[in-house]
Amino acid sequence: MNAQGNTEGIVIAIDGPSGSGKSSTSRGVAKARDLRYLDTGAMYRALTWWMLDQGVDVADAAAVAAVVDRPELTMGTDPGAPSVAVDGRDVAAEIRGKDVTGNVSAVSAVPEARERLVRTQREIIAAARAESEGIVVEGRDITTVVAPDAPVKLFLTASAEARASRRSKEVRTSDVAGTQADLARRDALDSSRKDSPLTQTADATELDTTGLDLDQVIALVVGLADEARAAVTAE
Ligand SMILES: Nc1ncnc2c1ncn2[C@@H]1O[C@H](COP(=O)(O)OP(=O)(O)O)[C@@H](O)[C@H]1O
Ligand SMILES: Nc1ccn([C@H]2C[C@H](O)[C@@H](COP(=O)(O)OP(=O)(O)O)O2)c(=O)n1
Repeated sequence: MNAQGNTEGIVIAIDGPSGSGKSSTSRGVAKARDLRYLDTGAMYRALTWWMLDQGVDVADAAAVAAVVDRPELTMGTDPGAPSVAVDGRDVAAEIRGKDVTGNVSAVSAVPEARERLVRTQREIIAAARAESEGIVVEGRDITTVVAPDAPVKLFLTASAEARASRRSKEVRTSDVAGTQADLARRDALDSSRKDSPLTQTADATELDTTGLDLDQVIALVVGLADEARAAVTAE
């Protein structure tokens, strides 16, 4: 039982394309409501980092599938200081590098890689629900595969221009057109893979963040979370 006396914490599931604001919104909501936070993209990135570090040919799906269970991933779910470690090594910086970003879509298209990570994600969610007020989970298949029964399901969007401009500021490049092309390439791969592609379903609330600043988006999602929690408590 958690501190509010609820037997299980809430799950807030957030999907959307690159740069739509999933990570920053999720962290802001989790901080505002004392929830845990899970960045599933960081898990696909960490697995990709390990494959590259081991010299696995990530273009060879069978080679990736054969070793998916080997690395141990440890995800820290504090929204103020999320962490990611592979076999005990902190890889938070390495997983944001160009090599990982360029290869993560290939690894995340391998069904065995997804099975392994979805299993780990569900374990983290179950532990968070048992021990805390709940968890905000973000990625590409959270509303559809990982936590389809979550009481709050959101699909974040923003125009391609807004997403490229935000990401360019984040990585401090003036090449907005190049960044937009990179995002478009990854979105196309993530949306077209056979297994669990990024999909917007009718039961997820779409939130277009193009004209909204981060605080406005966080406030909207906190409102939805509060409504859902009130409904759960009233049951
Ligand atoms: N509503 C918003 N308005 C302006 N900038 C935003 C907004 N949401 C996110 N950002 C910024 O855009 C960048 C990408 O956001 P991020 O949360 O990493 O997106 P995602 O996790 O979907 O890839 C970050 O620098 C973040 O601060
Ligand atoms: N649940 C998820 C989360 C991420 N992925 C894949 C698809 C993405 O291109 C990569 C990296 O995800 P991440 O959320 O870090 O991507 P961003 O660059 O922040 O948009 O992982 C996935 O297939 N399923």
